[in-house]
Amino acid sequence: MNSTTARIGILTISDRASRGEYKDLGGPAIHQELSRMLISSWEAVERVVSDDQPLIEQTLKELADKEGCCLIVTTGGTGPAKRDVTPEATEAVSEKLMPGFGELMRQVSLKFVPTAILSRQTAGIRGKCLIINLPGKPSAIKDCLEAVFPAVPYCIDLVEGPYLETDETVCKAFRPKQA
Ligand SMILES: Nc1ncnc2c1ncn2[C@@H]1O[C@H](COP(=O)(O)OP(=O)(O)OP(=O)(O)O)[C@@H](O)[C@H]1O
Ligand SMILES: Nc1nc2c(c(=O)[nH]1)N[C@H]1C(S)=C(S)[C@@H](COP(=O)(O)O)O[C@H]1N2
Repeated sequence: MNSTTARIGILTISDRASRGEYKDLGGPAIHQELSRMLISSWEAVERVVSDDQPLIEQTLKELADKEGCCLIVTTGGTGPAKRDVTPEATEAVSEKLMPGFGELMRQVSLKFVPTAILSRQTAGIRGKCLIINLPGKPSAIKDCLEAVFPAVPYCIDLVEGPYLETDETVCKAFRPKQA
């Protein structure tokens, strides 16, 4: 265990939010969920960008490599529309893909909306950073993060990131006994 303050990237990917046509509700919703779940020290590194693949890739690299984020949570751009390219950008910058995250989030989201299958959300590892995609609907953020977060601290341990601790009454992180 170490006492480093974990840096967590919160990346909103939305043409309209990035142009100021509507207020970004996704980034603040992710911030709120992480604040509810995490009790160890962390700070947010927040960005809002348009649905532009080179820009998304550049921002993911900057958050992981320069800002030293151990986790990046994105919202938006996971659907089938022409400009939805967040999964492609995530895959392009990741050294390993973590398809279980998307599978679980879609399964859980199906309890709320039949269109959950339209999200191609995925996850991947870049260096010591886990990248997780969430859909753009701000209401999807709690549903999806709550579902996968029990596995996030151990995943970050395995890639040699900081030791994240959760409030067990909100989210019980699972670490195998020998870990
Ligand atoms: N960051 C956000 N803040 C507030 N509402 C959002 C945000 N992102 C998406 N939404 C809402 O969820 C809906 C579906 O999100 P989606 O990512 O498909 O948007 P979109 O149609 O691709 O447009 P845009 O990229 O301009 O947000 C949007 O139409 C909007 O109402
Ligand atoms: N939990 C949850 N998942 C969801 C949704 C939602 O409202 N709640 N919306 C779906 C819809 S309508 C779409 S088109 C896809 C992709 O959304 P995105 O392009 O905004 O990422 O996410 C799906 N997953």
